[in-house]
Amino acid sequence: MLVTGLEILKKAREEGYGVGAFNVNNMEFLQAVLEAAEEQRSPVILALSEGAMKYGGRALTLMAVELAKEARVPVAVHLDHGSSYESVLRALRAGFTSVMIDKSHEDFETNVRETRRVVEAAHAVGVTVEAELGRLAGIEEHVAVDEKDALLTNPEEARIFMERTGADYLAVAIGTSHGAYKGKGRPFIDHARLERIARLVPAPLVLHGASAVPPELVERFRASGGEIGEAAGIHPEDIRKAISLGIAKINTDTDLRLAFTALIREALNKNPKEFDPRKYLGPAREAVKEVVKSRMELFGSVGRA
Ligand SMILES: O=C(COP(=O)(O)O)NO
Ligand SMILES: [Ca+2]
Ligand code: NA
Ligand SMILES: [Zn+2]
Repeated sequence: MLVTGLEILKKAREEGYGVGAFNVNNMEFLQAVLEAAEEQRSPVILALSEGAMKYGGRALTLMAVELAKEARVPVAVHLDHGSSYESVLRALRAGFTSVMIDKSHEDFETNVRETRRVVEAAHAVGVTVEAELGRLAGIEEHVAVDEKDALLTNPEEARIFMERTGADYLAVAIGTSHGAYKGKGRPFIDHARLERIARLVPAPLVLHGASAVPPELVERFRASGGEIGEAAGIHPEDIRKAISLGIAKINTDTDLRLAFTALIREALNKNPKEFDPRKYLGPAREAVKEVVKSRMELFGSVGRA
């Protein structure tokens, strides 16, 4: 069933598990994520970025909202990294039940003002809001505290930010970053900082840049002919610990992309004569579904629907 993001995330934070927000750009990703959620009896968040909405248009947004309504588990349809008030309005008009306004690159007062404006519009139509404070950046552990404070989320600021904006959940910067190159080896995650934020912010917390970029998947991508450098993702233990400290929404995009692309390359390499898209998009869809199912096991959302 189609529900708001807060409905899913409030329960997750209270009961100490995480829910995946999986970025989808096409039919196969949508089907993979929803089938995984139903098989795992897990709530799930379908995340569409502005780029996804541009790429997929009404075909994608209609599919996402209608399939969410028909799903046998709770599903929220979420605008990922909304960059403007107008973009949020387009998502609201498309029937989304969760929207992110990402003004974390602006100064504090601008972020508060713009987020507040989106909260008013979204709440007026029963949709819940994700905001962001802090700059996603891989941070070496030994980086000076004031430099970390300039980039990562400041706990006291977070409390004031949530009180002044009325946002429903908060994306925090604690050392993760988007994409396949999150740091050298095991990225440093500032759990102490997360603990302080969680004590001051009772709302569900969101972790961006949370893909694992697992070595076996990177290897498979390379072996199929893909080119990728020194890739590194977030260690499963750091995900589990972050969830135990208050992270309720975990954004995963890169892992799905790597799996989908590796399987397509493999299928095309294996049978150069093949030109039926279903023969290479189908196995790729299955691979994405398996990644999503294993992420749900790591997050603890299996059986929570
Ligand atoms: O934060 C993400 C995805 O992060 P990854 O690149 O780690 O999958 N989407 O908003
Ligand atoms: Ca941001
Ligand atoms: Na988001
Ligand atoms: Zn993100």
